[in-house]
Amino acid sequence: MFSGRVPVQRLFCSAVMGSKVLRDPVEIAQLYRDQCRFPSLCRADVGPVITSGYGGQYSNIYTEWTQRDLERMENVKFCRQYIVFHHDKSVVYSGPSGNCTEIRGELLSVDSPSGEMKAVLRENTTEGEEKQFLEIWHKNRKLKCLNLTTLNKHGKVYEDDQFGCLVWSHSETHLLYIAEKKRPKTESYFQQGPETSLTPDEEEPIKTDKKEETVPGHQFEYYEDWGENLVSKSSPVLCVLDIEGSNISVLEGIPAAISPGQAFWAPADTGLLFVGWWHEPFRLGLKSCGNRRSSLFYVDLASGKCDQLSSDSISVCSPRLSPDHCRIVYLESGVSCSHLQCHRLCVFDWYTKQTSVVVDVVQRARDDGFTGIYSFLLSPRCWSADSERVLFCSAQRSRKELFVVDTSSREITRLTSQSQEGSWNLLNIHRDLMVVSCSSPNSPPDLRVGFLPGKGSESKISWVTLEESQPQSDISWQTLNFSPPPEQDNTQYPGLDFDALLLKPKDTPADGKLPLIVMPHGGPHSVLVSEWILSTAVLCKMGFSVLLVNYRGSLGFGQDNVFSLPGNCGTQDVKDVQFAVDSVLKQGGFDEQKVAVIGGSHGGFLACHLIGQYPGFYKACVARNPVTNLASMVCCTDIPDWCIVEAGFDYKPDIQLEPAILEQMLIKSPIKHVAKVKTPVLLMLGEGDKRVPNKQGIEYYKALKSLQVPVRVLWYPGNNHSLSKVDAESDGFMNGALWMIQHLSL
Ligand SMILES: CSCC[C@H](NC=O)C(=O)N[C@@H](CO)C(=O)O
Repeated sequence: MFSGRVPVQRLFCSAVMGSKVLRDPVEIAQLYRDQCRFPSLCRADVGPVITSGYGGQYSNIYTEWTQRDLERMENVKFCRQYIVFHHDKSVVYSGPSGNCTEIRGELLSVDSPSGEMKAVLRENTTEGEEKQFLEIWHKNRKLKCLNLTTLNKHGKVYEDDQFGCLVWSHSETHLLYIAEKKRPKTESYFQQGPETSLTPDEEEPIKTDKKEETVPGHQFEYYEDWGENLVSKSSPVLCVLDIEGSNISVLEGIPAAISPGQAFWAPADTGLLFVGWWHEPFRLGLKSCGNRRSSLFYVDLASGKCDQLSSDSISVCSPRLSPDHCRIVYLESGVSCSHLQCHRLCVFDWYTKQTSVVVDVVQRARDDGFTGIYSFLLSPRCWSADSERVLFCSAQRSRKELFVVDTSSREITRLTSQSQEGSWNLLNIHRDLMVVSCSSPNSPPDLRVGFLPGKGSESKISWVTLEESQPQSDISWQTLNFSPPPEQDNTQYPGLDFDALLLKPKDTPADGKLPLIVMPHGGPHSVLVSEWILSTAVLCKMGFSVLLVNYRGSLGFGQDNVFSLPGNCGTQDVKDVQFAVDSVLKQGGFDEQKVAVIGGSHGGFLACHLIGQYPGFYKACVARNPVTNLASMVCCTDIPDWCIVEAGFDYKPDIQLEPAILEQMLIKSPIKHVAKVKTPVLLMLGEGDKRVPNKQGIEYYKALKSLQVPVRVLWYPGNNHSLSKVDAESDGFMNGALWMIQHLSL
C-alpha cells in the first residue's frame, strides 16, 4: 500500500554517504532516553554525628536527585542516604544505606538542628483542590499536620529559590517560612444573596455578621508579581509556626516597601534575619537578576523593630549564619548595569555590627588566576566548623571550581586545583564534612565527600566517592582560548579574551569531516562551564561536534569582561562567536558546509544575528524564545531594564523612551538583519514566557515567512522561558536535531 505520507525516517535516507551522523528518529530517541538515565544532584544534608555501639563515629548523608522520566513525561525526584564512618577528620568507611525512594508532593523539607525532627511542606490535590500541609515528623511518626489552606492565615507558601525557606528555630520549637500575604475576599458590586441585602425603603446595603470581611468591586484587581518563574508571587510575608500551640503568626513591622525572603533565625532566636527586596515604584522580574536593590534586615520579635543591616544601594543574597552564631556571610552585587556580574563576599559581625568585604569584585584575573565570585547562591551551609573560613563555588573562566576563603587573612585557596578538568558543585558542608558533585561534558555527575583540612593545608583534601560517575568514552572535549583580532578589541576594556568548549565524537567519520553545531549561551551575562549537559552529550553521540562559546560579556572572566558587552550587543558578542567558529573551522576536521547554530533567549538573539550577519554561512538555525527586537520587547518583558542596559543606556523606572533610544534598540536587534537571512529557522516558543514574550518569536516568524525563508514554530503551552518541562525539552531536542539533519543534508 502506498500512502501520500512519507515515513519520517525516510526523509533522512538521502543523507551524504560517509557521514556518520545518526539520522533515524527512533534511534535518536533511544539515545536521548539512555542519556536521560543519568540523574543530577539537587541537595545533600549531613546528619548529626552518631557514636555506634562499637565506639565508631558516623554521619548520615541525605541526598536528593532529579531525573527526567520520559514515560511519565516529568522530572522525578528521589532520595538516597549514605553512611560515612569517620575518625579524626578522615573517612574510614562509606557506602549507601539503602535504595532510592521517590519523593512526591514535598515542596520543602528540613531536619531540625539536632536531627531529631523533620518538617515537611506538602502539596496534595484532594477533590480537585490543591491544598498545602505542614507536617512535623519525629522518629517513626508524624507528630503534627496542619492544613495551611484551611487555616487561611496566609496565601500559598513560597517554595522557590528566590524567597522560599523553611527553617527551624535554634530551640526547635518554632518554624519560619515565607508565604503570599492573605488577600481579602472579594465580590461584585452586584452580588446578591443572603450575605448582602438591600432594605426596601433605604436601598442601602445591610452588613450581616460575617466572619470575614468581603470587599466589593475588587474581584479584578491587578496584582504585580515578581515575573518569570515567580508568577502569582507578589507580596511575601514572614510566617512563624509555634509547634506546641499549633499557632501561626504572620509577622508585622516589615517596611511596607519591602518583600522579605531567604529568612532565618537570629542568634538565640531573638528575631528573624531576612533579605528584603524593594518593590517600589514597581516590581521588576527577579529570576536571574542579581542586580535588584535589596538589603539584609533584622526584625526583633520582642519589640517588633525592623533594622536594615546592609547598605542601601546594593543587592544582597544568600545570608548564612556561622556555626558559632557570631557572624553572617552573604553575597553582594551592584544594582545598576548588567543583571548578573561579579559578586563581593561580605561578613556582618552580629555583635559589633561591622561589615567587612572578604572577597572583593575582581576586574581582571588576579596573578593567581582567581577571576572573582560568580555564583548567586551559597550552599545551605558554607562555614568551616571553626567559623573562620567560608566555602564557595564559582565559574572561573569555563570551569566551575571550589574555594575556601579565610575571613581574617582574606586568603583564597582553590580546593580543586589538584583535580582533573571538569566542574565542581558544593552541595553542603557541616562540621567540615563537605559533600560535592563533579561532572564534565563526557562524565555525568558523581557524588563525593571529603573533610576540609585545617587552615593552611586546605589543598590536601582526600575525596571519597559515594556514587561513581559513568564516563562516556565516545565523547572528547577541550577548552579553547581566543584573543579577538585587534579591530575587534574593545577600546574601553582593551585586551580581553574569551573561551569556548569544543565537544567531538571520538569516532570521526570516514571523510574526516564533522558537522559543527555552534551554541552561544544566553544571558548574555552567563557562562557555559565544563559540566555534564544532556543535549550536547546526545548531539555528540549522534556524530555532531558542538562548540559552546563564552564570548566577551560572559561570567567567570572578571568584571571588565562582563561590563565590556552592554552597549555592544549584536556586534561584539556576534563577532566573538563568529571568530571562534572561523578559528575552529581553520583547525580542519570540520565540514564547513555543515554548520548549524542553536541558542536560547540571548543565545537565540545571537543565533538570529549570526544568520542575518553571515548570510548562508549557517545551514540551519534553532532558536528557543529568542530576543529578536529589543524595541518591541521593552514594553512587554518582565525586565525592561535589561533591554535598555544591554542597548547601552542607563535605566531609571521613570525613563522616557525617546525615539533615539528605541532606534538604537532596533539597530542592535536581529530583526534589523532579517532581510539577509537564508537559513531555515526552527523557533521554539513558550506560551507562558514572561521574560521574552513569545510575540518576539512570532515577529521574526512573520518576517521570515514574508521573505519566503523556511521557518517552523513549535508552541509549548504550560511552559515558560526555559522550556524545561520534560515534554517540551525532549520534543524540542528531537525536533531541533531533526531540523539540523534535514537542513544540513546529513
Ligand atoms: C529580556 S530577556 C534577557 C535574556 C535572558 N536573560 C535573563 O534572563 C537570557 O538570555 N536568559 C538565558 C540565561 O538565563 C536563558 O537561557 O534563558
